[in-house]
Amino acid sequence: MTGTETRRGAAGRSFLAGLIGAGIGQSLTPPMHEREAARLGRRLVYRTIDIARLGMEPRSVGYLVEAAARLGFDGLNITHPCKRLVLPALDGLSAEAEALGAVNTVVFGADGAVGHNTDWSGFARSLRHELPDAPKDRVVVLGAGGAGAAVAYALLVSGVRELVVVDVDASSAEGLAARLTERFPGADCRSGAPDGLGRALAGADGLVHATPTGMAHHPGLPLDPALLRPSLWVADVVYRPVRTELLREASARGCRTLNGGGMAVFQASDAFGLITGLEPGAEHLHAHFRELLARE
Ligand SMILES: NC(=O)c1ccc[n+]([C@@H]2O[C@H](COP(=O)([O-])OP(=O)(O)OC[C@H]3O[C@@H](n4cnc5c(N)ncnc54)[C@H](O)[C@@H]3O)[C@@H](O)[C@H]2O)c1
Ligand SMILES: O=C(O)[C@]1(O)C[C@@H](O)[C@@H](O)[C@H](O)C1
Repeated sequence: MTGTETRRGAAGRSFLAGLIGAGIGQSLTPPMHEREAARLGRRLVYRTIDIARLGMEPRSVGYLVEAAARLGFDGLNITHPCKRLVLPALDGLSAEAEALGAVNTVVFGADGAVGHNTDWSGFARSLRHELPDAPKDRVVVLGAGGAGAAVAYALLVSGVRELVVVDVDASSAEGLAARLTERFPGADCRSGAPDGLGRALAGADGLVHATPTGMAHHPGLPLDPALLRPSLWVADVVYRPVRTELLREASARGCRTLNGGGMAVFQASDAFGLITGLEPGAEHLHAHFRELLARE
C-alpha cells in the first residue's frame, strides 16, 4: 500500500470490524485496531465475537461471516479454532491464504468476502525487523498447527533453505512438511519427531516455537533447555506473556531471542491496512501494544 488512502479508506468514512474465535476476551487485537484508527483521526469499532461465550460451534463461523457482511462490517479477523473452517464461506482467497489453507483476515468488498492470511506476513516482518542479520539457512519449527504453518511459510519466503517441522502429532508435522515441499521445491523441508529435536537443533541456526506451551494458562517449557546453545536464535509466537519461560531460558543461555509480540503487532498492522485501506504506522501499533500490556 502507498501513503495515499484508497477509496475504502476515503475521508470521513468510519469502520466496523470484528474478531471471530473462541476464548478471545483478552485479545489485544481489537484495541490495537481502534487506537490506530483514532490516531489517524478515524472512527473504527472493533468487536469480539466469541463463539464460546455465544455457545456456538466452530463451524458456525460461516454463518457469522455471512451475517457480518449483511450487517455492514468492513472486515474481520478470524482466530482459533476457525481459521480453516471459514474457507467454504469465502468468495475468494489471497494466494498466500490459499497456499496455507488458513485465513485470519476477511475483507468485505466488491469481490464479496475475500480471505487473507497476515499471520505469515506478520511473522516475516517481525523477523526482518528484529533479527535482520541472524543466519537463517537452517531452522527448526516446533509445532505444526496454524501458527507453525504460517511461520514455516514465512521462513521459506524469507530464504530459509532447510526446515525441520517437529510436532507431537506426527501426522501434522508430516502433512505440513509435504505441503511445504510442494510449494517450495527448492528447499529441504522435513518432519521430525520430538525425540529427534536435539539432533535437529544441533545443526540449526534458529528455532521457532509455535505450540501453546508457555501461555499464561498453559505454562511450562516445550523442550529441554539444555538443547539451547548461544549460537541458536530462538523465537516464540506465544505473546501472552510476551516473555515466556522458553525465552527467559534462551536469554539466560546467551541466545538471541524474538518474542511473539512483533508477530501480533505486524499481523494486526497488515490486517488493519486490508480492512480499512488506510496505512497504519507499525511503530505506533508497537506503542499501542506496549501500552495495552502495561495496563494489565
Ligand atoms: N503472536 C501471534 O500473532 C500469534 C498468531 C497466531 C497464534 N499465536 C499463538 O501460537 C500458539 C499456537 O497456536 P496455533 O493456532 O498454531 O495452535 P494449534 O492448536 O493449531 O497448533 C498447535 C500445535 O502444537 C502441537 N504441540 C503441542 N504441544 C507440543 C509439544 N510440546 N511439542 C511439539 N508439538 C506440540 C500440537 O500437536 C499442534 O499441532 C498459541 O499460543 C497462539 O496464541 C500467536
Ligand atoms: O490477537 C489475537 O487475539 C489474534 O487472535 C491472534 C492471531 O490468531 C491472529 O491471527 C488474529 O488476527 C488475532
